[in-house]
Amino acid sequence: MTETASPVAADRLWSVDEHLADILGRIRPLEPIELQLLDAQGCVLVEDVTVPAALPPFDNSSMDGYAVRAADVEGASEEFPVVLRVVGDVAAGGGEPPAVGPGEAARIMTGAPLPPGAEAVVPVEWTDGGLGGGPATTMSARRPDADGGLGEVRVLRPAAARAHVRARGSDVAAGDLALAAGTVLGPAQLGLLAAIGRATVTVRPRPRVVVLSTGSELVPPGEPLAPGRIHDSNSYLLAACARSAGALAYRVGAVDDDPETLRATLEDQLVRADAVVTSGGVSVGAYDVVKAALSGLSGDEGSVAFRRLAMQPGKPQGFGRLGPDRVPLFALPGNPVSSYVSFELFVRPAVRALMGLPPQDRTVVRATCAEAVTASPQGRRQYLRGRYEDGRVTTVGGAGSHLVGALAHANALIVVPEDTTAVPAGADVDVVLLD
Ligand SMILES: Nc1nc2c(c(=O)[nH]1)N[C@H]1C(S)=C(S)[C@@H](COP(=O)(O)OP(=O)(O)OC[C@H]3O[C@@H](n4cnc5c(N)ncnc54)[C@H](O)[C@@H]3O)O[C@H]1N2
Ligand code: MOO
Repeated sequence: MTETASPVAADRLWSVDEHLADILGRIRPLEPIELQLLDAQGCVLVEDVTVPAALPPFDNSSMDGYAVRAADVEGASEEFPVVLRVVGDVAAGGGEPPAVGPGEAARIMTGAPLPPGAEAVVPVEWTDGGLGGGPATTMSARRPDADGGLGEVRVLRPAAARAHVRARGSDVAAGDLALAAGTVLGPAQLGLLAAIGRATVTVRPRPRVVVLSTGSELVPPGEPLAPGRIHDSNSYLLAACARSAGALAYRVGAVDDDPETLRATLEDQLVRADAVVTSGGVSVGAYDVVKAALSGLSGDEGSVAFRRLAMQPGKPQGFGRLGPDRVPLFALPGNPVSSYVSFELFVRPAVRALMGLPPQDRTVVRATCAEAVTASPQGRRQYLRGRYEDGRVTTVGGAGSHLVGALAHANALIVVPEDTTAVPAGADVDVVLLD
């Protein structure tokens, strides 16, 4: 399918769903790469990972206490404690553990291997801790007596064989499927990979998204405004959107309304981009720089289609692919709310598709609209900013696509369908829940 539509087709209104389908139809998931574990957080695993060796790798204690023979402590009670000779310490990660013979015990710490001869662990609280008094609360530091012995311990309760022992392989066994290809790697999955000894994994990476705003009126935040100038908010807004969608965002400062400068900037940026997002310059003004720079590309330059969508805000949009590698480019409208809503509807799903994730992740709920919505444009799907709580939604600010103040207080988008021009107070509406 060519992206250069016929004059008649180019002029028609595209529905939101058609535009999204066109985008997703041209997005291919990124090639998998091998990443260090923490760099793979949030990414989709592309390999089945099997367990190389059992976890735990050896029988070990689940308590700080004494490793004993079960028969020795069978009749132990506070009234009639069993006295055992302490033969040594077994610490997690320690060296050769002492063997435990009849009438003997070894002090053992949580996670330490069960020493030869021992069958169970008596928690320190079930003993006198070697101090000769009542039940101990902690393991005391090791104190050899005058002739170098480690003294005795009084056991106050019995422990059956295997009590407080975590068996080798009781977590995962060698050859088990640890994680299947397609798993999204969250903290618990990364923890498991580390536990089985994996330092790297093969995943689809986070896309690198270059965000670039256009407009000669734009001044970076932190700098004073001359007459007619405004601060560049979109590059921050969209870079933050890109991150929240899962991408690595590279924010490029605002580019002037000069097509040559924009083309040169894009060419420079393409080497580090898996996708490009621009804001502004896509409507019908005399200085609509993105349209001017990217309409009529050919061959290796790629191609970008500019179209009008049946939505509000976000009517003018461009989408295409740039350069020989066909890097997806989203040319979003410059009005801040328009660029935000456009990202949410079109770029967020595309970022997820690049990562190999299901494109849609937002929850859509039915909610009671607390007040009437009037004058929604006929034939255009309207996305009003709203505040959602407990099944009710109220509008925040009006429909104007310059209202960044209201946007910052919204947590939802209220969807007014194409054929609906008014919603009475108390009616149910679809609501897209945002971050
Ligand atoms: N005659 C017509 N005029 C307009 C139409 C139309 O159909 N016919 N469509 C309107 C709609 S809808 C939109 S949306 C905007 C889109 O315009 P552009 O994408 O060309 O955006 P700009 O003109 O560059 O800017 C629009 C507005 O947003 C401000 N802006 C732009 N970039 C930033 C930024 N990085 N940070 C903050 N604010 C930004 C800019 O100053 C303008 O106020 O066109 C309508 N016009
Ligand atoms: O469609 Mo524009 O994006 O309404 O302001």
